[in-house]
Amino acid sequence: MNKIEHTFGYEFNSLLLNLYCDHNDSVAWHRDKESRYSDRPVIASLSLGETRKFNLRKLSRHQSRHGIPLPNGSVLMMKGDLQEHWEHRLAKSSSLMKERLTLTFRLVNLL
Ligand SMILES: O=C(O)CCC(=O)C(=O)O
Ligand SMILES: [Fe+2]
Repeated sequence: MNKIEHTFGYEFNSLLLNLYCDHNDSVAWHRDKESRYSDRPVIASLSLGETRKFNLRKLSRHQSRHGIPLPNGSVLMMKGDLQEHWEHRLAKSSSLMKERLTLTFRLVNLL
């Protein structure tokens, strides 16, 4: 956590874990856009285990899509206007996959 905070210059105050047991586990298209996040959410996601492909697509034009392989130990940073204009997902895979865990560090509005 310290290394991620130092690298990106944020003090995260929330951690959400995602466990994908195998290739059948997935997260559907969504935006991380809730009242507990700021208008421009900051999320750093550390991937551990199996490499899975992370997809991004533009809200206004679904054909505009990217696929980013996230290998063990990689960190994906989502910030700025990303949640405003883009959706993301972790799709099922057609090939066999072992476990993957993501640690998603987030900045959350505290009461
Ligand atoms: O596991 C991932 O890489 C994505 C997870 C995700 O989108 C989320 O936790 O909001
Ligand atoms: Fe997400």
